[in-house]
Amino acid sequence: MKISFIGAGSMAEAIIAGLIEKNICRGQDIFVTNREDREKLGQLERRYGIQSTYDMEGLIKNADMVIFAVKPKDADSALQKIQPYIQSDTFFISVMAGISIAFMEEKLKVPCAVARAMPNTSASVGKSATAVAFNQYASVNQRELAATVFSSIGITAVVEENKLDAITALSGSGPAYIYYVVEAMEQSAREIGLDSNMAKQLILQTLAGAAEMLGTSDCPASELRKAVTSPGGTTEAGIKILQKNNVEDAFIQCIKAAAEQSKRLGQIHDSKHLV
Ligand SMILES: NC(=O)C1=CN([C@@H]2O[C@H](COP(=O)(O)OP(=O)(O)OC[C@H]3O[C@@H](n4cnc5c(N)ncnc54)[C@H](O)[C@@H]3O)[C@@H](O)[C@H]2O)C=CC1
Ligand SMILES: O=C(O)[C@@H]1CCC=N1
Repeated sequence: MKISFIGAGSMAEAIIAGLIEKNICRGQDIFVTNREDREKLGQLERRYGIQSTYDMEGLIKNADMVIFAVKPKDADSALQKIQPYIQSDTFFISVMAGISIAFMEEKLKVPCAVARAMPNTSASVGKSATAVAFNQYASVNQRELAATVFSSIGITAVVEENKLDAITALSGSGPAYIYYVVEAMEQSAREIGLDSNMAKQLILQTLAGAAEMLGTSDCPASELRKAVTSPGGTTEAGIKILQKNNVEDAFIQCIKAAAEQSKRLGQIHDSKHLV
């Protein structure tokens, strides 16, 4: 299977790393391009044994799947650049936040299989949570190909496109929320006099253990939390501060704001293409 990446940033690299790690593709069958950063392409070639090129025609025409991973603001110009090489058998998968399948179909002009996917950067360690929606031209084989690729870098769900703004907010952006909590835990560890390296190990194991408990226990998160929280104990003292500071509400607002932003990114592009 040959896979081409348009865009060579954080998300493209995370998927490439996962594909190579899981032996889904040989390095020689992965092609990547970016706007103009040759040094970055050289780094990716050395790191993963993949190929880089600025030959858009070869990149599109020789690929079983084209993964489009540029920022939403660059969608228009990058789509224009590749449009002349799109054929009816092209399989185009966007990982862009917010940008609708209808917008991409309009810009690609040629009726072809289009998917809108939302992975996350944990793809680089085979732990992405990916959701994907397909247009009407995606064949059974192409759907299976996408499932193979995304399942190799984590778990995959096929969804209706109208769920993708919410999923982008929840699991696309999700790793950043967890890193934010870890940053706060690391800072507090320093302030209460713990060695940074040791604190990092303790935090990591605590996260991994809690994730495994959530995945294997029959109890909901609220029950698992209760089991940690002894009346009059340390956890209760800590959680009281989170409650006083409305942290739960802040997280809910955070995810709602991210979902709104995903919608907004789509609307900006949709309104441009209606003009
Ligand atoms: N970073 C993340 O955690 C996630 C990002 N995404 C989506 O992935 C996409 C890429 O995000 P990142 O990798 O974080 O961005 P990034 O800024 O790290 O990478 C963007 C890449 O696109 C390239 N590019 C821009 N214009 C181009 C053009 N005209 N032709 C060819 N290449 C062009 C840039 O050179 C760069 O290599 C975004 O649309 C984002 O919404 C989706 C899920 C998670
Ligand atoms: O922040 C963003 O817009 C992208 C989409 C999901 C994660 N990162």
